[in-house]
Amino acid sequence: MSELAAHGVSVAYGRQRVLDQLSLHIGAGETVGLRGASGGGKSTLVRVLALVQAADAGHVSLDGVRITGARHHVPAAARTRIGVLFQSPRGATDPRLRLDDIVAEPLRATGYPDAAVRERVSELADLVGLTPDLLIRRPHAISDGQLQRACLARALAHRPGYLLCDEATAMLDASTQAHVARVLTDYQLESGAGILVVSHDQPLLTRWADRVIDLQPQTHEHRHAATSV
Ligand SMILES: Nc1ncnc2c1ncn2[C@@H]1O[C@H](COP(=O)(O)OP(=O)(O)OP(=O)(O)O)[C@@H](O)[C@H]1O
Repeated sequence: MSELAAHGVSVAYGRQRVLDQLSLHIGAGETVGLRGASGGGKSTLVRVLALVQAADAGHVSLDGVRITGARHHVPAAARTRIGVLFQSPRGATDPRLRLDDIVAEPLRATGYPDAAVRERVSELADLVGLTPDLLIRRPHAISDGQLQRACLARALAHRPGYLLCDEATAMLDASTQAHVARVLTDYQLESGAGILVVSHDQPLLTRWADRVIDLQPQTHEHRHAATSV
């Protein structure tokens, strides 16, 4: 079974229940849209699926294998199978690093030798349209769109099977937005990756997603409602 899935995931911040027994899956090759009111827990769900935040209950599975939850240690290989792209590239990058080092981070973290890192960073830079003169700059010396391209390159570094895009194009100008979307769809066609697209932009979801899940804000009276529309 090729899918990234959340099973009965619940998350609360103090007394605020944000996700309550939420389940969803992203199949290989599929594009799933996720929308919902502000504060409904979309980013929380992305962080749980990206294995950067633990759920209070429920678990995440990858290709049919449970990888989080009580007594489960997330396998390092699972992290390289999931790429994530956040809305704000400035919040997701270290301002002290050059762009080439930002793109190289996941490769170095898994022990790639220096020569292989250089080769892969150069391939990725070509893919996302970053020129060598941009690669040696630090985040303060480039635009948000250029920095988001670097984040996209970093997300693709390990050729992930699943990509989670949390409002990833919302802050970008139309041409960078179109370019990022094209790189993602080309990558999906070539690799068969599954993609989760979190967005408030209904036309974008209509264009891009195979199906859309509506995440309703949590209230104390209602169990989480996630409806496919
Ligand atoms: N680390 C945290 N600590 C405390 N509260 C948090 C934390 N992260 C999120 N929240 C709260 O949880 C709720 C859901 O936040 P989340 O960012 O997951 O929703 P969202 O649907 O992505 O919202 P938006 O569409 O505005 O980005 C919000 O009320 C937010 O303030």
